[in-house]
Amino acid sequence: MERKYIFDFDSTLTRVEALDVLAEITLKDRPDRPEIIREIQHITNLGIDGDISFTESLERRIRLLKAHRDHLPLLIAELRKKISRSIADNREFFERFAPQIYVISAGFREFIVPIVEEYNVPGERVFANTFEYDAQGNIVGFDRENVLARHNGKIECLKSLGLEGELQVIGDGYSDYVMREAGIAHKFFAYTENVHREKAARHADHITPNLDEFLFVNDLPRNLSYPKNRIKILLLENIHPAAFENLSEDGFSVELVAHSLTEEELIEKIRGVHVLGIRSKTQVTRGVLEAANKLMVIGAFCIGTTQIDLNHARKKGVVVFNAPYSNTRSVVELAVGEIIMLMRSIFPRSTELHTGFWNKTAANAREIRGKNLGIVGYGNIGKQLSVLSEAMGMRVYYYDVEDKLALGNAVRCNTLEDLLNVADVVSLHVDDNPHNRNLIGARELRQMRQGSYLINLSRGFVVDIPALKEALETGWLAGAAVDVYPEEPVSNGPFHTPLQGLDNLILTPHIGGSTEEAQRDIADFVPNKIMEYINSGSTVDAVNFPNIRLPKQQNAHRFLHIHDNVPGIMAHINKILASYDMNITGQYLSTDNEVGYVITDLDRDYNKEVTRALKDIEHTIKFRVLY
Ligand SMILES: NC(=O)C1=CN([C@@H]2O[C@H](COP(=O)(O)OP(=O)(O)OC[C@H]3O[C@@H](n4cnc5c(N)ncnc54)[C@H](O)[C@@H]3O)[C@@H](O)[C@H]2O)C=CC1
Ligand SMILES: O=C(O)CCC(=O)C(=O)O
Repeated sequence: MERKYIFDFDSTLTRVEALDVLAEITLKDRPDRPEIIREIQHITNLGIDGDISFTESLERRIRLLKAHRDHLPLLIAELRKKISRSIADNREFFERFAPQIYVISAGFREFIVPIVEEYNVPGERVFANTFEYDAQGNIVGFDRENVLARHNGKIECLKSLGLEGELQVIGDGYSDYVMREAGIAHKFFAYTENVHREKAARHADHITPNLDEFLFVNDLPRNLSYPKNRIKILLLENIHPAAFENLSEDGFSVELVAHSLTEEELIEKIRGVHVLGIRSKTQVTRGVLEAANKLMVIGAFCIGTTQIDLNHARKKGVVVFNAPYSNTRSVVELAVGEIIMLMRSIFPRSTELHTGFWNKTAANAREIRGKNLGIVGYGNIGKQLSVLSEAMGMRVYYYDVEDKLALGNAVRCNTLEDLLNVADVVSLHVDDNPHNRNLIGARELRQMRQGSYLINLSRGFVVDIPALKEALETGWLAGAAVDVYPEEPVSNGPFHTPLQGLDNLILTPHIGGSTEEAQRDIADFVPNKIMEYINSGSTVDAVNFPNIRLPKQQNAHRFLHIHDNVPGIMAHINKILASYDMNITGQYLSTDNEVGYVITDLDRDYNKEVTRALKDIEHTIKFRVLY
């Protein structure tokens, strides 16, 4: 016996309650509109949760609505724009299963039928109320004979249909659940994509955050092979809440942790996690990656990525993205501020005044104009700093291991020593490559001018801390600013560095990139990369993976295959696809020395065995059916 699917309309097929939208339209010019809409929503909820009789809820709302027949086309146009996202994405299900789909709603046929007909559900399988009008076309009531205008009317309605087979009800409210409770329907799926109603969820056989989940549990054809709500995302280190919003809005299950985790804690926590988001502190070691049985992607919500074992991640088929530009400007502005603060000895003056000592003096206070700034590492940050400091009158020198174009009047130095010899202020902006450990040690500090300043906003290990301490204590350096440390704590709290207490030394807790603007931008940038990878397979800008960008396909299936880059794999993949008679509509391959990544688009339904055969190919690292 065929299964039947009984859908609710408001807040299930659509993201909204239609009468609330009608109220927005009819009350457009009323000054008391917000209060009336609030009142209507309140009455709607009382009815949905079963706290007042449904008839009463309808009567009270229609009285407040003051709607006219002419408002209905406007309402239908609005509702068309407000179809639930996963419903719209799974149009194919409605097209193919139309004869088994019914809509039973306490809403009104006048607006439900035009909407669901577009999804192949004909008017005769829509059961809902109808409006009553006066001679001028004003909506003044509803057909009271209709069972759906009554409390628990859906039970009566479904009973009267005498449907055979397993009856599954999909809805967001109490009135949907009672069909199951009354024994008329076999299963109730609480649909929470638009609204999570406690009462409905409590009584559900299954809570379904979207239609993908419903189709997945019933093994029905669907837009996504694996529902997004089943994809677990773990965001550590106080990542901006907008990242949580972006990812949850796209349907993922996201957990936020305010601090970093130690390796042991992360090994414990990473099982079952599909996406990990970190900043600079969390070490994603080989051990963590080995424990990560589901991990597909890591988002570094920062620039640096050496905290991640990138190579091992690649070998495990785990794609890593970062945010290469989002906090660049923030670091540069802090560097500019620190150059000025150091050269004017502002921190010592401020500390003295805090302790009650007035010391108005020009000693050790200089303008930055005309002074030499030496930038080590002329990358994104180094170049921005070059432009801004030159605009403030500094003479810029830079040194980079790569051949970099000089911006403005900046002068390239051939060696680090040349730069250290000439600069009044040295600012470090090298990348987090481990080869940069102790790039600035005792010898390099000696190569700096006596009375010059050092700024380190790159990585803690780049500077030899005992050597820096000595250079400051002996007065060889006139001051320094340090934002990063060889060892940083996993969360806010006590911290010790040998540098504490030194004069004209600005210490900051790795906040170079910690501005509202930077964190907000990162919270958009990295989730977008993560979503593009999960939703379409795109690896553009991945830091450890062959890059492929390709558009999402309609009416196609997409297989992602990650494998060791050894000869013969592509031939093997295509032989298997041919043996299952599958038609390839597009295929995209990108490789590096070790890993190959191929995306294959196919234009027809596939035998599930093909996926097993592809997974079983020797040297397969990961295989995923996207849709
Ligand atoms: N304090 C903070 O909150 C932040 C710190 N950072 C740090 O700043 C670093 C730089 O960031 P970007 O400019 O975006 O990186 P980038 O990769 O654009 O530039 C780094 C430059 O350093 C050069 N370089 C590497 N080693 C060198 C060496 N030994 N000598 C001379 N040049 C060398 C590279 O060739 C490259 O041009 C990041 O890697 C990160 O470690 C970044 C953002 C925030
Ligand atoms: O703000 C952070 O968490 C890290 C900033 C940083 O060092 C980076 O972006 O590389």
